[in-house]
Amino acid sequence: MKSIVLEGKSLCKTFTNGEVSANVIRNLDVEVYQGDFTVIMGTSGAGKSTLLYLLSGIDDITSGEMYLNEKRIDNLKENKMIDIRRNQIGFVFQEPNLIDDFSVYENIIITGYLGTKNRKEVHRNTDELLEKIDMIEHKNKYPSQLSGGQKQRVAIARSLINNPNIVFADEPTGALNAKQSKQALDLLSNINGSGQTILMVTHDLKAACRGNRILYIKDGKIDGELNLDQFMVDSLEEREKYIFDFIMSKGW
Ligand SMILES: Nc1ncnc2c1ncn2[C@@H]1O[C@H](COP(=O)(O)OP(=O)(O)OP(=O)(O)O)[C@@H](O)[C@H]1O
Repeated sequence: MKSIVLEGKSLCKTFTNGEVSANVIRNLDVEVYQGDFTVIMGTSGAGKSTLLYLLSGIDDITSGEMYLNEKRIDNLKENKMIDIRRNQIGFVFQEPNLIDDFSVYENIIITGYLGTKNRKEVHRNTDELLEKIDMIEHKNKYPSQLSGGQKQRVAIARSLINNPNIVFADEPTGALNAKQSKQALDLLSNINGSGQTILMVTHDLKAACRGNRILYIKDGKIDGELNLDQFMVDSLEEREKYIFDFIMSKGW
């Protein structure tokens, strides 16, 4: 049986602007399993990104409880949360958000320095990651000299530099063309294949079929899930068909 790496209980998130409040996440219960590639789908505005920000500790819950490796984390002091964000989780956004004045190598290494590992280890990890993302020969280039796909691969490497247990990705292929998307998704599949847990929000079926578990969010709640492991299908086309049928049945 898979262990639960991250759990949210009765999660709520309310945004308040002046006198207007919006309950975006409503009493949501969720479990994320170690080693899974979990995908969050749902209609626009359903609360997918908000949920990802809550589960990754980027944003605070309004109420509920959150557990990382069975330890409660929603009531931790900010310095402890910073430590978790730096060392136990990685985050990939739709836009790579690289620092323009830093080279590829420096963009990755700077995040490593923010973690707690020693510098030698950070340098070794950076070299390994550059190999993995096939960017060794571009390591001294600046973001303006890279394609969109290369930038996103650097952003994925940056999210991995501190060896996080969970990688969160919010529409990581949203700004990429088909070829670049495939490269970024191959990289995420590869990371997951080496045991890292991934939680990704996407609208894209081709991205979704890299996951083994699909959660469908509707009106701030989980409205259903699809476990692809049960079908034992390997081809991405077949997986895509199962996901398509599932999300259509949910009213996508
Ligand atoms: N900081 C904020 N302040 C106020 N409302 C917000 C804020 N962030 C998100 N919302 C609202 O919360 C709702 C859910 O937003 P969220 O970005 O989580 O949706 P989503 O499912 O990811 O949508 P999309 O697929 O379009 O990206 C939306 O109605 C959005 O306007």
